[in-house]
Amino acid sequence: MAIRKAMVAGNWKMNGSLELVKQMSDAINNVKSKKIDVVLFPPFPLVSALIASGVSTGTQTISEYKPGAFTGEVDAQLVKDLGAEYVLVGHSERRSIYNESNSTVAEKFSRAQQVGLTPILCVGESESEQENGKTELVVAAQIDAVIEKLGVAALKDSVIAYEPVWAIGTGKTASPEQAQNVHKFIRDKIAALDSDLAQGLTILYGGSVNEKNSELLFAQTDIDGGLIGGASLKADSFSAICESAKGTL
Ligand SMILES: O=C[C@H](O)COP(=O)(O)O
Repeated sequence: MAIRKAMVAGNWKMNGSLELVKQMSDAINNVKSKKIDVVLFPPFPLVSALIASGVSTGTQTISEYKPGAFTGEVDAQLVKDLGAEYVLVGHSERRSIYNESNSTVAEKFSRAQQVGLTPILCVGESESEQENGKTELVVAAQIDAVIEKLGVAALKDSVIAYEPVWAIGTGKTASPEQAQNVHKFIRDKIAALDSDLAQGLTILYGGSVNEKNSELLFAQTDIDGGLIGGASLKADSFSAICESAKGTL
């Protein structure tokens, strides 16, 4: 029997519209099943509309701070009060474009849990780090920043998303074996500290997932679903990816 439920998450990044909320909520309400959790991460202004349409929703980031004079930032408690359930922390675009360090990401992870949001901790290596054999080193440091701040138990109410930066938006998906190896590394690393927690931890793969490659990726032992970018903007593709997750866990 499966010990982890599959999850398919769609990150719209800085895309989307009220029309897309309508299309995607219709599509998701059709594929909904007890076998998978389907969650969308729209831009902030679309969060309420998506929640009202019955779709499980998260935000793409939150502030690490409590409410105050932080122009342009969004408080986690407000996100929670609106009815969102999840938040992405440490997406590679936040790390590279907005200079979010491992320690800032750990602060955001902590703030999310303080208000009852489930953080999805995004980790992954760049192309040059991968070429230089540093994948495990980089991913371990990204996870350790959270463990050092909050203890391993904090990972219990979270999800990890492994997204090799070289595979994001490039069409260059990691092979199922490549992705499985890193997912296994992550699970084994956490299992060394808490075996039960590691076995129950949902670990998603992200990076050019589409309806053609999702089934093989999701069939890997330690891949529990996907964090989908581009293909989460197309109702047909995203529905097909959700369907492919149903049979794999
Ligand atoms: O958050 C999603 C990832 O960045 C993957 O994006 P992608 O599916 O467009 O490669």
